Amino acid sequence: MNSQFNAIADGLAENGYAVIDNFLSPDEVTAIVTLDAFREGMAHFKKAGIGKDHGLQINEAIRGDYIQWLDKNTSPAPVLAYLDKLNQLVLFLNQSLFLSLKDYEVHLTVYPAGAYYKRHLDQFKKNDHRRLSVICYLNKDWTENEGGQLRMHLDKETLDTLPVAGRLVCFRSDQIEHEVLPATRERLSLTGWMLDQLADVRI
Ligand SMILES: O=C(O)CCC(=O)C(=O)O
Ligand SMILES: [Fe+2]
Repeated sequence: MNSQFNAIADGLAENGYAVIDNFLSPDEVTAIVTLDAFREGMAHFKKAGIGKDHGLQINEAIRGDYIQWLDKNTSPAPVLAYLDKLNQLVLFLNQSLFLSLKDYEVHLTVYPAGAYYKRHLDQFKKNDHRRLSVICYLNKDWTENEGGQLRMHLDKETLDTLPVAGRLVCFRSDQIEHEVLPATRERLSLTGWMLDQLADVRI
């Protein structure tokens, strides 16, 4: 694990982003995607439609994903294991890159087939405390012709990354514009941010 953390720190320092495979093992991914809470939650999101009360935010013109914020106290064990790993990564990055990250926040994300998220920067407001974006994908047997790439717009090129199970992408929220291309199948992920202040309480 330490070599993965090192690779993330190196990538962030040198390029502003890092892509790491097997951040979660196949078993860890299976444990998360087969959780009742996850499967039921997804059905619930779709039925509930737009509504803040259910932790769901949709703006179809820009993004077509469905989200559920994760609670660090009450999430099921496989999710807590992932959150704990992120917490360790926060501590590691603070030490190795001299950052002062204070907290992190994560939501489960579902992009139904055909959904996308147009080009954007995650830190778009002045008072935004998102410093690093960190996304882990949960899609087994994903192939290139299924689409769903994360497209990062770098200085001189664009970089497409497939959302394959266990892969982690981490990048500077204030610097790297990115978008999610539409896919031909449902696309699952854990989307999070490392913050320079404590996270709001979200339901
Ligand atoms: O799922 C991804 O690859 C990126 C998601 C994203 O850009 C976001 O939620 O801000
Ligand atoms: Fe984003």
